Amino acid sequence: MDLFNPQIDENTNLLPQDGTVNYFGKLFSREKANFYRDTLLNTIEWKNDEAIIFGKLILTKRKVAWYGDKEFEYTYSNTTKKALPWTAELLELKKIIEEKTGETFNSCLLNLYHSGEEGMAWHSDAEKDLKKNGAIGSVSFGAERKFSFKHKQTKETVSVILEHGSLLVMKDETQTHWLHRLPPTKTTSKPRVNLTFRTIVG
Ligand SMILES: O=C(O)CCC(=O)C(=O)O
Ligand SMILES: [Fe+2]
Repeated sequence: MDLFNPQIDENTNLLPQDGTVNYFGKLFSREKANFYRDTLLNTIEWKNDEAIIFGKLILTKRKVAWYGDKEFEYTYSNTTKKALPWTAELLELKKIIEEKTGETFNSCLLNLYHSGEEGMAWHSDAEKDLKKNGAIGSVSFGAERKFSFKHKQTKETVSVILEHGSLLVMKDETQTHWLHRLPPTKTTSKPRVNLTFRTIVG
């Protein structure tokens, strides 16, 4: 497995083929990143995520929230969610990420992992509500965690450490050819907040 070298260059594609992933590193000072982490922890309407698996309603330990330009409906894991209107900090972050990436976004899915015990299993973000091959801007605050990609055919893996206040962008054919996950870890008991800015169509 390749663990991405921390010589950060936002123009380097972390994937060897079939998609583009750029790691921009930390966008914010420690103080500013702490401010966003604490404000998001306190002001976002966090709820345990619902999934229907083999016909059974499951509540995840991880919490989620969904915000957007309008009351988009978004379906994944067999459940439909409705977007809430942007908070001041989310709009501020959206603008910063749009300027940094040259992309535009109309919604954001937020995840709160209370400790290293919580993670997210292998998946790709290619639901029908999402713009095909649209960019996804992933901003992280709080505990540093490893994030991994696995090619659907070759099974090749690539990993990167997502730092406090950092930005990662996934685009082009990444969701078609690669899975990604946030592995659980025993190395931290601190919370992490992740924001994925996306484009919903329809
Ligand atoms: O927490 C992360 O870094 C990734 C979250 C993710 O993959 C998702 O929300 O689809
Ligand atoms: Fe994802």
